[in-house]
Amino acid sequence: MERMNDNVLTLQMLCAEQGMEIDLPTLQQLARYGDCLERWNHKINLISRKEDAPVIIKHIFHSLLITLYHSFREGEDVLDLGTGGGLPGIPLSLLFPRTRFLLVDATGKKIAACQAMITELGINNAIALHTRVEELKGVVFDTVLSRQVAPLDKLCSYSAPLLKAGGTLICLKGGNLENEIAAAMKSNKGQEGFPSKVELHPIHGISPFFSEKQIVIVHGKNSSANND
Ligand SMILES: C[S@@+](CC[C@H](N)C(=O)[O-])C[C@H]1O[C@@H](n2cnc3c(N)ncnc32)[C@H](O)[C@@H]1O
Repeated sequence: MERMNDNVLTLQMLCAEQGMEIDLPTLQQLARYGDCLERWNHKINLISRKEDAPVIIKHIFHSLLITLYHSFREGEDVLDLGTGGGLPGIPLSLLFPRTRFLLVDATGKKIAACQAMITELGINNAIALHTRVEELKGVVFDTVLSRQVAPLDKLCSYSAPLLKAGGTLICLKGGNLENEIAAAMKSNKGQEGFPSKVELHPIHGISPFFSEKQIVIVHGKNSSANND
């Protein structure tokens, strides 16, 4: 219980520093998710087992940073591609209960754990589905999210047919992305102009645990971002 309260306070402080005001029940739910994730991680490999940083910061606060660059609307359809144990989809679904989240992963046991956590936390705006993203058909999304899944050119080719006109792909990535961005721009030229613009937002100044981490926002040719 004490650790849970510490996690709530840590998250509240870090979020407030970024101008993110989150109410207490939501902070408590986010901390509960952190507990679930650690519990499941003893059974199956969902997140790194290196104890180099608290889960509440390294995984949950990290996921929430997407909200600095994208506000999730009521009724928006969001795909979390390669969600693993629910990152970034579960933290964001807790913050935006009126946005719909589909969380997919190719690994059956991970997605089973993810759905078990969604059920345990009583989340009713997120569903976990066992599938490879390439096999998703007949659905489109306003936004595709991805954290630590694949090189950018792959993520762009997976997302292009799944995004509505004007939709965006938002990735949490690490390392030097120059070559990945060049490859994505080159290899996806034929795919109806996706990507046509890539924005990079470094987040290393926010926490020492995020060195080399960036938020990458990929727009297609119909995006309003192209009018800047
Ligand atoms: C390194 S894990 C990251 C999981 C999670 N996003 C996170 O941040 O903890 C990458 C995940 O992507 C999934 N994945 C990779 N390629 C995929 C694909 N084509 N379709 C669905 N899931 C995929 C893998 O099964 C794996 O669970």
